[in-house]
Amino acid sequence: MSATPVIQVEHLRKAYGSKVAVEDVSLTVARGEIVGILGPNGAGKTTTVECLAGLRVPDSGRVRVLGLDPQADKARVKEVLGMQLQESELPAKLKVREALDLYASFYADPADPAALLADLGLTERADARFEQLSGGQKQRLSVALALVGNPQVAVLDELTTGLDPQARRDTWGLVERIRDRGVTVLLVTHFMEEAERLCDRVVLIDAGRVIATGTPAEVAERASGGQHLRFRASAPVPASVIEALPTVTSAQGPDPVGEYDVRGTGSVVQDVLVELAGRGVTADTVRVEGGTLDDAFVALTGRAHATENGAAQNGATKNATTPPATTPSEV
Ligand SMILES: Nc1ncnc2c1ncn2[C@@H]1O[C@H](COP(=O)(O)OP(=O)(O)OP(=O)(O)O)[C@@H](O)[C@H]1O
Repeated sequence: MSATPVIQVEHLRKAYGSKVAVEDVSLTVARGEIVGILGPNGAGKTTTVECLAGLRVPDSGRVRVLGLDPQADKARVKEVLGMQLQESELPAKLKVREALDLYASFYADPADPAALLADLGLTERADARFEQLSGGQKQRLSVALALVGNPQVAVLDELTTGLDPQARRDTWGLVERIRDRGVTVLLVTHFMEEAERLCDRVVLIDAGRVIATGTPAEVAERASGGQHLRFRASAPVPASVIEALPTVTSAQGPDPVGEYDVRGTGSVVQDVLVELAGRGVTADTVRVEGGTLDDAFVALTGRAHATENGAAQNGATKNATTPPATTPSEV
């Protein structure tokens, strides 16, 4: 990871009249990362990224993009930061190729529009007018326009809102390809699944404040109080032995069918299995459940979240836990 963050936000505050949109937001994004800003409607996500792009003037706090102040260095920030805005609309009759050529003309060293069209699967639609594009094609065009200046950092705001599940998955592949091109990505999203799938780290914002940061797995684990392990032991082991392990928070068992129920954090699964193995005991039918980012969102914000279909949902299904993340850097 590079020493100087690509994006730095320190104690950002921004109000619209008496409405405080961002109370106190701090975050960093390192080169090559995909970082997700998550939060309920009105949390202050868009305002935060608009301050980064120089579209809004912060009331207080410090915002830097590659060390540049978006207000003092507007032109240079425009060269290094590509912003895909929520619901970007273009003139209905403008053709895809014309839009890209127009945007390319704004930059000193633009990307090759034809290559970008090919990269985004839009070559066949190059002569289509904006009004003729599907929702997914419009989104891809908006991403192409954000990338045409060859930015070092791309800010993608609700990239997949309104897309059907297949188009959403296609778009995820696209975000990964953007990162593979060496572009650092800041992604604003409502979708937990999207963040879990794409983001190296997430920043959960609620009511203008950061309420949790970390890898998706870390945030999920912290909010849900850790992991839940169930197994049958090949021979009885006192629950107190398991409970004595530092990563175990509670252990119960064996029940009448020989099953144990253990809760813990971090490497709890491995620790329990190693302890059993050291006693010559095998754990059978091991099941591990971990909190998901969905759970974290509801637990931390007390609010429903958006599902893949765009509908609000209150409950949260426990899924099999993802492997521990390897980049536990904090913002
Ligand atoms: N131009 C504006 N004038 C007044 N209030 C605004 C303006 N823009 C945003 N707000 C308010 O500021 C708060 C934060 O808005 P913002 O768009 O930053 O949130 P968000 O997290 O991006 O929300 P969403 O997920 O709905 O896009 C909201 O209460 C919103 O109504």
